[in-house]
Amino acid sequence: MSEEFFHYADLHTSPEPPLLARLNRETHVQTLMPRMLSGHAQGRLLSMLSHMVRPRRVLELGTFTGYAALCLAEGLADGGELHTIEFNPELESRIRRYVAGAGLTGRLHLHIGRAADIVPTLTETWDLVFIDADKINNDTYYELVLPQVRAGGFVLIDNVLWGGKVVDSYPVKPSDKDTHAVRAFNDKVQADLRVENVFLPLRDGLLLVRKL
Ligand SMILES: C[S@@+](CC[C@H](N)C(=O)[O-])C[C@H]1O[C@@H](n2cnc3c(N)ncnc32)[C@H](O)[C@@H]1O
Repeated sequence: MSEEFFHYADLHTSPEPPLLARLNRETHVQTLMPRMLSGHAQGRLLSMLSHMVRPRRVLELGTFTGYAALCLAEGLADGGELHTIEFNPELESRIRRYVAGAGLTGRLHLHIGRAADIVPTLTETWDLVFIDADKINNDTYYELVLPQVRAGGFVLIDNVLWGGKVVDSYPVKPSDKDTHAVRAFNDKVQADLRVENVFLPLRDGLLLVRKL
């Protein structure tokens, strides 16, 4: 799809709340890889999905500056809580500042460390999980979280298009481990009888999975 179509989609998607617009701008000005942030249209989709599910417990792997966490928190049920895990400690103070700005301190729990170490320490049953950390480990995270997701709960996986490198016509090099991992993971979910899945070619691709 052309950039023009994406722009049109943004123009016909509800605007970002002011706090998120500020975080989006700050992320672009002050971080090295601002493209990692979910952004306007995907952020509104995450918020919309969260409002549909009304989750009591949400888990995010890969917080970055906290943009998607704040979007997902918008649909939390009364008494609902969100846990998010980020590996890079340099991001912590900004995340906490925006969580406080959103009035979510106490309901949005930030864990600094490796997702594979922290997920097993969380003894919640998840209604909604967003996997958006190091893509080479998508399958590890999926297998870690799926037993903790309630039947009928959801797992969302970001960047499943991987810049378009997942399609057969792309000449992927044997050394490109990330692309091989994303391809293998997408194929695995497609064959996974434990779930239903929908592949949305939005932005860099978002895979929606429902545990049966
Ligand atoms: C794509 S960004 C997340 C974007 C964020 N979810 C959003 O939509 O705004 C990926 C983040 O995962 C973090 N990350 C990478 N490896 C990780 C790991 N093993 N455990 C936890 N976080 C990790 C990176 O530091 C980075 O901030």
